[in-house]
Amino acid sequence: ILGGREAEPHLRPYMASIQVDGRHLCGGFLLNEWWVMSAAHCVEEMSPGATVQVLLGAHSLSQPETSKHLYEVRNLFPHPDSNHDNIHHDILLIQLAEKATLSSAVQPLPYQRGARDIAGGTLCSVAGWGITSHAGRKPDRLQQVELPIMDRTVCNQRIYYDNDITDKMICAESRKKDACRGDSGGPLVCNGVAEGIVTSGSRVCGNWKKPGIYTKIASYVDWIDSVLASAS
Ligand SMILES: CC(C)CC(=O)Nc1cccc(-c2cccc(CN)c2)c1
Repeated sequence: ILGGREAEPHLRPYMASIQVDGRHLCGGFLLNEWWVMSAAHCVEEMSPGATVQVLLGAHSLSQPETSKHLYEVRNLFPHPDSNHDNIHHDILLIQLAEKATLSSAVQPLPYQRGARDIAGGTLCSVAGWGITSHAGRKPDRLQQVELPIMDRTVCNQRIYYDNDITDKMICAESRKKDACRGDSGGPLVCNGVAEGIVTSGSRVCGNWKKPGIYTKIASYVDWIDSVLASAS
């Protein structure tokens, strides 16, 4: 997170750290006791033998906290149309190997099911353990930042993304305040509801000419319901 600040500990009890071989790689968020949502790109680049785990209830990645619990993963469901070469359908469902124990520090976050676009200018927030400087400084404790939504028509202008933003994506302003490497997969939260998922998009951070791109969760409700219903 660039331009943000340390979050209030455990005030975002839905936040997950997606870890590969014991190292934070991406953000994510708890949907219910069995499922976590993140971005497909986060697990694409994984070597086959790598171990994916999900850390819940954390504020600090390194310090012991009674609320922290590292969960094994039963299965990964990247969207079937997601791929390494573009940011379309950048959504991932993670099935935990055991039921998450809920607490004041571990709680699910509702996600938007209605298709209507969120209004430009709406102030939303993003949190994560992604880098906090262009030098690549990695925070130990959860960071957060507030970002205004950018209307898709504006975001598709030539000076920004020149019609690359589909109706399955949401844009948010990125002037100084932005998500960055390691924040992918975290939720864009507006009025207490997850509207989007952080994608790496242009892989640029904090540049106003490259607004943040977020997967529009409401566009994938049917797929989400089918995966959650199908899996054991
Ligand atoms: C998908 C991961 C395994 C690799 C990765 O995340 N790379 C990477 C590199 C530079 C910027 C970003 C990035 C993330 C989130 C938002 C944005 C855009 N503000 C950029 C992301």
